Amino acid sequence: MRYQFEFRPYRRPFKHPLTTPHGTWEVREGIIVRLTDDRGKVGYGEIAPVPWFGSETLADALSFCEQLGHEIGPEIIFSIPPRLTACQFAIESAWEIVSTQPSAIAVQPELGFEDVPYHHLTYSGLLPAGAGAAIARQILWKQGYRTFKWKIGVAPIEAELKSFQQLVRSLRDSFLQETALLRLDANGALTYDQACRWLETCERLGEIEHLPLKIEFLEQPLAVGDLDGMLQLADRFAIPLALDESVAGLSQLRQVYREGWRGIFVIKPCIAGSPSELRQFCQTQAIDAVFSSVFETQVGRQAALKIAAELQNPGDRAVGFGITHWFEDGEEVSIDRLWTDL
Ligand SMILES: O=C(O)CCC(=O)C1=CC=C[C@@H](O)[C@@H]1C(=O)O
Ligand SMILES: [Mg+2]
Repeated sequence: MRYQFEFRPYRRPFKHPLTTPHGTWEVREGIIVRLTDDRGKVGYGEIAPVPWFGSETLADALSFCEQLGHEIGPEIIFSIPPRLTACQFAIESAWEIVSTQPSAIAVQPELGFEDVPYHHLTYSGLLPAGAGAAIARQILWKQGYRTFKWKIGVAPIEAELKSFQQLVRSLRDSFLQETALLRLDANGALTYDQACRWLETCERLGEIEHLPLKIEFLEQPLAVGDLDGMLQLADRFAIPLALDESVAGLSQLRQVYREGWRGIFVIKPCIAGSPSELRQFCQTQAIDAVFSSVFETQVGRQAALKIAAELQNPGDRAVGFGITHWFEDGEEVSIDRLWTDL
């Protein structure tokens, strides 16, 4: 079977720039790809690189798309170089749609963010780094979020621990009837001692009466190269740890699993690589996985949530796809409209 291959780059500013230890991320750039078969059936995919997580760059992806030409077949789709993880995910996802779409001329279902057919998933909302977290948590709580992610390792630790105390006080004084789950994400920016300081602080929360807060996990406390340090932290503290940057691509995921990591794995499907290989790994190894966005558009989001819904582990952890940092132009358009507007 041969497919017409088309691709269109996009760039969309975030509503709220994302402050991380990697820097401030203001614009999401990516590529929407489209496969069309000889009966006119269509499948879209999204290349959403995050180079500082180890994926290819946008320029790499564009060069790859340009050299593919106007027609490709499965022999190309299933032999995309493993270093091009965002391209692998996007083009194979598009193939999954176009090759399995039931009707003759079918486009992807027009789904908005809230009505993706994976309503059983719960979502995590991203809090702004720093002191704004306590207020933002109240706003997101009203929107229905009960799981929150807060980036740390961005400001000096004393300032962040102070903001953390404000967040804890705000939760304590709210007399909430439900418990908030909080994920701390350091993006690898802490030293071993700073990670111990954060974990000791989190473990002391249990001593506060009636506190409706549970630290779900500390994400990527140390740099990617320090797996031994994170294995030591996992042995030493009860607060669960999650790896993100360390397991961003499928090859890293397999390697870190082989090296003994049995904590939480944050999986960003859009930059993990081949969706079929990702499914195969998660279904054979039964890992504790949290699925996470790379702030893609609804094209990549739908493909990623499809996998999250299939693989969501019994822990039913919220997926990191809260639409808190979405794009400037607010309302999402249909996928077909997104394509024609590019
Ligand atoms: O996982 C989530 O809750 C949202 C996505 C998210 O936090 C991230 C997406 C992409 C890059 C990073 O800045 C960040 C992360 O580190 O997980
Ligand atoms: Mg992370």
